[in-house]
Amino acid sequence: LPTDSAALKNILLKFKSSLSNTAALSNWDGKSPPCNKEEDNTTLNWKGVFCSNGYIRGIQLPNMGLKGTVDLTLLVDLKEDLRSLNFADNSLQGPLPDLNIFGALKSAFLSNNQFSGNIPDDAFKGMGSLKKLHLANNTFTGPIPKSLTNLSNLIELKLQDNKFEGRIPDFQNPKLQVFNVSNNNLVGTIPPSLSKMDPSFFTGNKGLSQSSQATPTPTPADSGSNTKNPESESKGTYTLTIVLAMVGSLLGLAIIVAVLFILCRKQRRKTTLSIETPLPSNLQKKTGIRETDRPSNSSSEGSVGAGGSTRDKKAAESTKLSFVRDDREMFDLQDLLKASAEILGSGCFGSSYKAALPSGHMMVVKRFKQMNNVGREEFQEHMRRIGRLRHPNLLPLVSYYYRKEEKLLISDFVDRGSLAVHLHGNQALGQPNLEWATRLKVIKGVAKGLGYLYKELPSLIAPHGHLKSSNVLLNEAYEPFLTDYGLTPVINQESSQDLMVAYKSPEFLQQGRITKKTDVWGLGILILEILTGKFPANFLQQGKKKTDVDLANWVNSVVESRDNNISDVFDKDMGGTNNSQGEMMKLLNIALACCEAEVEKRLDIKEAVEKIEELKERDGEDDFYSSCASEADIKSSRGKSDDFAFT
Ligand SMILES: Nc1ncnc2c1ncn2[C@@H]1O[C@H](COP(=O)(O)OP(=O)(O)OP(=O)(O)O)[C@@H](O)[C@H]1O
Repeated sequence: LPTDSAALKNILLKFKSSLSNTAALSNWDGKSPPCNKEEDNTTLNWKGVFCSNGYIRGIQLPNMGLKGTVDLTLLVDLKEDLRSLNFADNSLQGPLPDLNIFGALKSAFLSNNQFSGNIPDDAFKGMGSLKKLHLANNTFTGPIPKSLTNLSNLIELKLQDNKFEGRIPDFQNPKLQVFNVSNNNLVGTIPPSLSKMDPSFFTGNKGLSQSSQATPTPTPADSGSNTKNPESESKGTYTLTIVLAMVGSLLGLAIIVAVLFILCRKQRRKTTLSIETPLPSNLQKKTGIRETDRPSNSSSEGSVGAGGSTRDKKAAESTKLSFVRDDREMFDLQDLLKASAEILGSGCFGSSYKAALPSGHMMVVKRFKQMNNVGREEFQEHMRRIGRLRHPNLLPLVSYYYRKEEKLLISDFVDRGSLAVHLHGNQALGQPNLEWATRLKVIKGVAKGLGYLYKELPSLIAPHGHLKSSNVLLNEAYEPFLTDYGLTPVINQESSQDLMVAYKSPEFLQQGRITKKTDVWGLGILILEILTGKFPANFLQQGKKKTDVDLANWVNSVVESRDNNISDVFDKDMGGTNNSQGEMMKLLNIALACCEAEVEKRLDIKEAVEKIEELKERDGEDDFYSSCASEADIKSSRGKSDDFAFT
């Protein structure tokens, strides 16, 4: 039980060196102690290492690009201390690490990696404290280990998107609420003990069928018909008396239960009404979204494994939200529909609503109208892919709702709303304008988020596809979050060409092409919008109409004209000192290089991001005219993406 910081350091450094691609753990360098000794509060000296009172309680390394195998035996000395392990969203390989070394572990998150192989039946033996186990989206094979079935504290078990085979063992865990084994190779029937689980937890297992009903309790009528054997007949009168007595008691009990049930429902309706009355505008009323199709409507889709008639099952499934993240508060569609809601705005694809969950957390529900480009399976797969993305400048997708005729994407509400409102609406509202430093911070965040999308979604030609100022949201600290990204594969083709920003790029308008540099063009336009404070008018136009009043054209015309002063293009409201004007000019130059109409001459994403990252956030000592280019420089450098006047 090492509270000695030298020992802790050694343990962690050994563990780090057993992994590969550990750039994210650069502050695990042994310079500072991993835990502050005898500190009351949780400390986080080393990235992802959570300490309490000098003991390591959690190692949480999600989405850190880690590779290699995980040798938990190197952490054996922490076996009594560790309460949580999180290695989710990395590229870790090999068999399931030896989790059962840590008897006091409460949560283990290993989803979204490349762990593989069979898991021994006793892999979770002795882990009575375990509450949450997430192994989703790996390539585990073989049977579901039996040692999971008697973990009395287990609440969440996520094994979906693996290759588990065989039958589902009988889970008797009293606290189990989430048991997701969808998309595996399981066979047989769903054990009765799990038949109350959300049916979507079992989908995608070809050989799995609905729960075999528990052996039905014999009814009095059954008992009567069974009394045909001679032995029973001899006891006939006695049995009949007992049966009648039982029927009597059961009837009595049933009447009491029915009365209680009716009373309870009345009470609940009263409470619900009294809560809802002051909030007449709930999401359902605002949108008319229905929880499910009525049985007469046969258009709900999909099949599920458990309980009830096929129609019931389909209806049940169509009321479910699908969560793409493990780390979020779960809620139902019903919670959202009942929530008081306000419309945030309507865009090309539908409207967005802000809705308050019962917990008070604000969510945004975006209702998409043109999202039928792919079928259910492909849609779900794509949403899962988007759900795996993790970046400080991406607004995470939390969950989605899929029905053939209704698609909702649900994410967090971001406090300060969209960049578009701050650039174009604040003046009208009498609010202060965004100053230069904030604008630069926003651009840097957007560029980083976009760079990440290119890395993580290489199969998409336009990984964002809809980059514009209303799809950049700002939090309290004006940190930007990209939203509506990665949707090109699921948006109907005709609509995307009409409505999405990517399809308004010069290469699409002129040659009907989308290229890997299309999002770069979107970034360039966004930067010009931020620098000039002018709205790019062509986004509003539908279809392939070519417009000359394009923002890039206007900036170009100012830059190229001898009669104009370049500084006229900048939004006067963003302020900034002479020193910052140097960075503004550099940024203008970068934006114009991103807006090259000729794709070949345009910057690629890597170059664009690198150049943006080099910009100085604080005013340096540089003087605008001494260290930065003159207007003549910027004019002469136009069109040469690799020739930067200021870099
Ligand atoms: N999560 C969110 N938090 C805060 N505001 C949001 C959120 N999502 C969207 N908004 C804002 O709600 C408004 C409507 O957004 P919506 O996405 O429906 O349309 P849009 O972005 O204007 O157009 P499009 O449909 O083409 O994306 C916009 O001002 C948008 O910035």
